[in-house]
Amino acid sequence: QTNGISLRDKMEEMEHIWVDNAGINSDGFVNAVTPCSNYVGFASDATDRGEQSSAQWVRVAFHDFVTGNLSTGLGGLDASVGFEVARPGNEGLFINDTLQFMLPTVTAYLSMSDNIALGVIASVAECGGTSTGILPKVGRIDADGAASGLVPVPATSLENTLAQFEAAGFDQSDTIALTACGHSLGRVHYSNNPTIVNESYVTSTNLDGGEEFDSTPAVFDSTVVNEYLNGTGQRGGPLVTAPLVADRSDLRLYVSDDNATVESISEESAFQTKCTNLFQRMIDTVPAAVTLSDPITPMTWKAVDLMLDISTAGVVSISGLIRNLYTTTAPPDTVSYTTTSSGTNSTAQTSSTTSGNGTSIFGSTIYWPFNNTLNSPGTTSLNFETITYPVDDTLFILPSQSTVNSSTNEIVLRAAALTSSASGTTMTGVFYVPTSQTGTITKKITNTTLEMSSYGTAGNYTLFEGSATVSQSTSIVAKVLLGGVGSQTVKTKIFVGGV
Ligand code: HEM
Repeated sequence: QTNGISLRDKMEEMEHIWVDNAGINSDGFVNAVTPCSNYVGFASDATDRGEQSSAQWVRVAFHDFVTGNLSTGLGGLDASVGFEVARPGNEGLFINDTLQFMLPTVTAYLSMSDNIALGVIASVAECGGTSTGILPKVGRIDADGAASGLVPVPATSLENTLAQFEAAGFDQSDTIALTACGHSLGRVHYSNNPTIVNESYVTSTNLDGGEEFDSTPAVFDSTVVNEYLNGTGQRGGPLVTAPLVADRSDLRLYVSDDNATVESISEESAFQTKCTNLFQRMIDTVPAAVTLSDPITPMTWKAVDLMLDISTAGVVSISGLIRNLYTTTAPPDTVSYTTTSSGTNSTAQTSSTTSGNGTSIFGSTIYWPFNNTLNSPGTTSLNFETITYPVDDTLFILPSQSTVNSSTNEIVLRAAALTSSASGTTMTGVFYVPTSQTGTITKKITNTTLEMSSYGTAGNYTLFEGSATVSQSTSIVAKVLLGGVGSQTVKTKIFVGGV
């Protein structure tokens, strides 16, 4: 953990955004690029612009990553691209469309740069490429400002282009292949590159005048390479065929090793293997200070929205939802679970019947609510199927007694702590709030701390309350600290009135 949030919580959040594609408990992230030709941008006349979110997302990741410098350890995938919108090469809608769409999923758990990385993975999966070959990881840290490196533009010389990629860790052959992989999707737009694309591409349903790189701009495949090698279809696209020789950057790259690299990826499976590998490397190129998590894979069983509560008599209970991700095996009507207290498992408890379903690239999801009292203090885990979650019943937030006022943005936070550890210490609440910053659409997570004061007792516990007005009421994570020791974190979305 680098920001007081557990690594497991971050990884499970990434898993959730990646796996819960539609239906209950979905943030709709992956659906934005479903189908691959979809556009979720914010420009007026959006559907007629000739834009494609999947292509934008892949290009944003590239422009973010390529300013990285391995020798200084700075840059790479760090969302610095948000500060670089006005630079040559960054014309058009793609950066701000992408960052704006991803803002709701930027939290203390998941940085904008983690979102950008997932955007590449989701795009490839929805555009017909691998859904299991490029693995999500978390832990990227967003930059505070623009990077010093440059983005190659069509007029950049071959030498300078190769030097820029080299600084980011990609050699000549990697550079050629990565560019062909990227240019399998999307278009060059007249609005951004009027010397490259003919104005005749601008029509009422293609307002930005997009000319595709290949005949299948919404399929991630080797068509771009084959049309280039065979002189068919789009013949490699506008950066091969541009009227001005200086604008033919893809052609210069492809011939720089006598087409050896493009020929090596002309066969579809070779293209997919190579691009999968290079995209993984691209999104995992991060500042030296960042440690990425292990790869995240879809979880068959998990719990979400876990929360503890306490009655006036001091009885502690645990509730939440259990999720099963399944393909063919029909899920059971209920799920049984236990809690562990002082090393001993409780008798098996039974969840309620299912409360909802969802769909996923990886199958179907189904959720069961559960709610039961705990042996407390002393309960240390929740267990079901093959999975265990840590439980801390000595210090915990009370989401069902905490409130969010989404019109005033005031959040009232209530928490409980064992009286034996609470006396003589102070409790502090922390809200991790996405906050606007100058120079980029990306929000920065800032901590609002609040003093908590005790307002009563319940059994073995002392109850605390505090409140703060924050700059927005969504995408907030909360925790409490008692004498320097932190509670488990929760999303304020599960508070009363939370959104
Ligand atoms: C020498 C290197 C490169 C140059 C000079 C270059 C240049 C360009 C240009 C001029 C466009 C058209 C933008 C517009 O008019 O909207 C474009 C589009 C695109 N590029 Fe590149 N590119 C390079 C490498 C890459 C790489 C390595 C990737 C990804 C790994 C990539 C991904 C894309 C994508 C997906 C689009 C389509 C965007 C859309 O449809 O909105 N490019 N590129």
